[in-house]
Amino acid sequence: MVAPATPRPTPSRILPRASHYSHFQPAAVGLASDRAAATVSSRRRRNFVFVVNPSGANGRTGKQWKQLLPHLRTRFADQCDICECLTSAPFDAIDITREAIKDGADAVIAVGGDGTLHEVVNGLFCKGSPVHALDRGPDHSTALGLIPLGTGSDFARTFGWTNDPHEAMDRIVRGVKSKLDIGMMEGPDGNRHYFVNVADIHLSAKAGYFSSMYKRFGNLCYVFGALRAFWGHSNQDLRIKVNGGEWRTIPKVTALCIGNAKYFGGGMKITPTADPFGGDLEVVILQDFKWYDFLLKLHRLYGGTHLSVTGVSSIRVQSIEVAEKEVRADIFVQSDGEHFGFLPTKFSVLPGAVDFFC
Ligand SMILES: Nc1ncnc2c1ncn2[C@@H]1O[C@H](COP(=O)(O)OP(=O)(O)OP(=O)(O)O)[C@@H](O)[C@H]1O
Repeated sequence: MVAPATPRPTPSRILPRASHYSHFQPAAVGLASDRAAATVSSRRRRNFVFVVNPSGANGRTGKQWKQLLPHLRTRFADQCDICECLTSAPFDAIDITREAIKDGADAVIAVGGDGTLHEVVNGLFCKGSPVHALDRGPDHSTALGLIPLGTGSDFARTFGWTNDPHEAMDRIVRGVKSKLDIGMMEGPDGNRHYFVNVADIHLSAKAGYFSSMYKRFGNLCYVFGALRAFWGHSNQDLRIKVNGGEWRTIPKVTALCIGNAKYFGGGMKITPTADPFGGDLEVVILQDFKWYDFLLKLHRLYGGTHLSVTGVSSIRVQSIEVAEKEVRADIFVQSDGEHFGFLPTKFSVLPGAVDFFC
C-alpha cells in the first residue's frame, strides 16, 4: 500500500488580528441600544461578553444564537450588561477576549464549539501571562463561561452537558463558579499556548487535522478524518520526560493524549479519569495499535473502559515533555481539536487558573 504524501499544515499559532470587540457599547455590536447609556455610566453593573462563532456546527451556532438572544436579554436584564461579539474569522475570539478583559469584563462566555472555547481560553492570556483589566484593581478577575453549540462539544461532555443553550444560560444566571485548571503547552519556539480539554499527539492529532476538513458532515467528520489519518500511519518511538524527571523511551506509540477533561473526537472518553478541577493532567498512551485494534476496541475507547486494554497505559502528571526518538518533525500535535504543530512539545497544568461557570 503506497500512502499519499501528507500535506504539511502550517502551525495554527495565535496571530494578532483586528478585533470586532468595542468597549461595552452594546449598540455598536448589535445589542439593545437603550441599555448603552447605562453601560457607560454605571460600572457597578457587571459586564458579560458573549463571544459567538456564527459559523460553528456548519452555521447552526449562528442560527441558534439568534433565537437565544431575546431570552438572554430577558434573563440577564436585572443582572448585568451584555455585549454580543460575533467572530468573523478564525482567531478573532482571542483578540475579542483579550480586549474585553482589559476593558473590565466580569465574564467572557464562549458560544460555539471546542474550537471557539479554545480561542477564548487563549485570549485569557497574552505573552505567557494572564490578561488583566486595566482599571478594575488587583482583585478583579474575569470568569469564563460556555454555551456549547459546536459539532463535537467534547469539553461539555465531561460535565454531562449537552448542546442545550437554555440549560447553559441557566448555569450562567445561577452564577456558581469553580476554579478550572488550564493546560499549557510550549513548542520549540518557546511561545506559550493553552488548552482546556485534551491535547494529543500522533495518529489522533492527524485524524483531528483531517476531520476539520469534513465538518460539513457533522459528527461523521471524525470517521472520515480517522480513515484518512490511518492511510500511511506508522507507530513511532517517542521520548517523554514526566514532571521534570529523566527522559525515557516509549516504543511504538500510536497516540499520546493529555487530558485536562475526558472526551475528544466527538465523544470518545479518551482520558477517562481526567478531572478539570483536580490540579493535574491525565496522560493516556496507546502503543502498538493496528488498524484492526481500533475496530475491535473502539467501543472501549468510547466508553472510557480502555485503560485495562493491552497496549494502553495511563499516568497523572503535572508536566510532560514529548519528543521524537528520531527527529523527523512530522509528528502531529493538536490541542482541543485544533492543529497546534509538531513535536517536540512540553505540556503542563496551571491549577485553578480560571473561574468557570459550572
Ligand atoms: N466567523 C468565522 N468564520 C469561519 N471560521 C470561524 C469563524 N469564527 C471562528 N471560526 C473557526 O471555526 C472553527 C470551529 O469552530 P467551533 O469549534 O466553534 O465549531 P465546531 O468545529 O463545529 O465545534 P467542535 O469544535 O465542538 O467540533 C474554529 O477553529 C474557529 O477558529
